[in-house]
Parts: sequence; C-alpha cells; structure tokens
Amino acid sequence: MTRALVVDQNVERAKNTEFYLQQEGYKAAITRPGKPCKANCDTQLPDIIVLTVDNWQDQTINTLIELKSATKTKSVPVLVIASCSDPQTLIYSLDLGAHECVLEPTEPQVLAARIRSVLAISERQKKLELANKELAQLASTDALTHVYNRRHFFTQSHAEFARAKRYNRGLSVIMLDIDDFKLVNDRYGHAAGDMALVSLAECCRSIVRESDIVGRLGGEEFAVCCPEADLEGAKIIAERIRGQCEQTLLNYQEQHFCITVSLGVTRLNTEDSSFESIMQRADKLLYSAKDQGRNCAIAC
Ligand SMILES: Nc1nc2c(ncn2[C@@H]2O[C@H](COP(=O)(O)OP(=O)(O)OP(=O)(O)O)[C@@H](O)[C@H]2O)c(=O)[nH]1
Repeated sequence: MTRALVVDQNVERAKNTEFYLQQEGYKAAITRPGKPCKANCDTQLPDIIVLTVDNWQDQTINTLIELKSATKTKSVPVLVIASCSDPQTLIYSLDLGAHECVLEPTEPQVLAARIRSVLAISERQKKLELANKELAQLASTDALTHVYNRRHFFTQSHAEFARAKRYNRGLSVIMLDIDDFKLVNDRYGHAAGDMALVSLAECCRSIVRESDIVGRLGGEEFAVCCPEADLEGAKIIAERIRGQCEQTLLNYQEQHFCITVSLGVTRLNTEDSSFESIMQRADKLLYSAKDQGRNCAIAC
C-alpha cells in the first residue's frame, strides 16, 4: 500500500487531507512540519509527502528545504498544498524541488489526481535510475567473468596512478595469463575454458583487497592494480593467486582438470610517467615467466 505522509501545522486541515487520502486507498499518516516530520521520515520513509505551506516566508517552507537536502528524503516526491493565494509560494515551492504544487482550495479529486501523477513520474524516475545503474555496471564489467573490462580497468587504474604520483604513494600491478590455455580449450572444450576463466577471476577477487582493481584485459589475460601496495606485498598476492590456481580442481561435465598461471609483478617507479609504462613492464615480466617454464611469478 502506498504510504502518504501529511505534513501540516493545522491539525484539523491535516485530518481532512488524511481522510481524503485514505478514501483514495493510501496508507496516510499525519505529522507536523520541522522536527516531527524529520523524525517520522527517519522511522518509516513515505512514498509521497503532502506538505501544506502556509506562506513562502514562514517556517513551513523550511521543512521543504530540509526534506530536499537530506540524503534520505531528497528523492521522496513532495506535493505542496499552498494555503495562501500568493503565487510566490507556488513558485518558491517548485523552485525548491517540490514535484507538484496545488493552490487551496483544491477539490479532493484534483488533489488525488495530482498525487497519482506525482507518484507515476516518481516511479518512472526510479526505474530510469535503476536502468542507468545497471547500464553503467554492464558497461564496466566483463560479461563472462564479472570483473572489470579492459576499458574500466584502465580508467580506474589511471585515477589510482595519478593519486599515487600526486601523494607519493605505493602502487603495484600484477599481470597474469593462463598457461597453455589453448590446450584447455582444445582438450576440454570452449565451455570448460570459459569455466576456467570464471574460476580464475573468482580466485583473484577472493585473494586481493576490496580496494584492488581486477580486470580482464582480453582472452585469458587479467591484471590486478593494487593501490598502496609495495613490491613485496604484490609478490605475496601474486604467489597466492598462483598457488590457489594450481590447487583448484576444476570440474566440467565430469572432466577434471587444473590450470596454472604465469604472472608479471611490478611497482610504480619514480621514472614512470604513465600507467601504461608500468603495464608494459608487467607484460615483459609476464613473458619472462612464460619463458622460464610458466606457473611462476617474476617480480621486478
Ligand atoms: N574458452 C575461452 N577461450 C578463450 C577466450 N578468449 C580467448 N580464448 C582462447 O585463449 C587461447 C589463448 O591461446 P594462446 O594465446 O596461444 O596462449 P596459451 O595457449 O595460453 O599459451 P601461453 O599463454 O603461451 O601459455 C586461444 O585458444 C583463445 O581461443 C574466451 O573467452 N573463452
């Protein structure tokens, strides 16, 4: 049931509004402007607030300002009933973020229609915000492994690089690549290969810090950017990833197999002028690890 909070300093008037709203099927409650209104919203956030403003110069307008500036209530739609004929109250209320403003006297049916319209717009707004959030998530994530995709990995890492340079902080990078992954695909099938990629991504995420940036750069190549980590710390993380991979038995349709990874580990040096130069070093070290027989981490 939609919850409507009637905010009015005139108790009799509030009761009338509450009655209309209940007739329309809303779960209505009454409160006074100011602190009682805030306390009410803190306990149970309403779906809509119907606020009576007596005059744009009196304290009832402050309740609108407070509602629209508080994180918790700023997206709750507010319908203002302006009880005076001064158009300034209507203008001011809308400018301050009220979704709708009606002038008294208002027919109960008109009020109900306005509320329906405000709620419909607010519902569409919520859906749009959710869809935007999902889109942003999709645009930044690798569809198979759910770690960051290449573009987002670099975007995030560039920001961390700039911060580390600016404040003279540590930053390390681990680049890793599954060994002989072509053989995994050839022997067990592409779907088993996909499962191995997902498993590696999960392994990385479970080992690194929440603040570390894990990305799939493409194919079977991943990278971890570790802000605040020195080379020793990054080596420990790399060795943990390598060890856990080696020990994880993968099972795809009763076919059991393991994968191993080779890793290149490096840290931000004073001469690094871009994040790309760290990545190039990590890439070279990764290929040294491949040359040295795979399933190992080379750090420098
Ligand atoms: N299953 C699966 N395979 C992929 C995906 N992306 C790339 N590959 C495969 O990854 C393999 C990479 O092979 P190579 O570049 O030869 O490297 P490798 O066999 O891992 O050999 P080394 O890296 O030298 O140890 C190829 O067979 C690609 O088809 C993917 O999303 N899923």
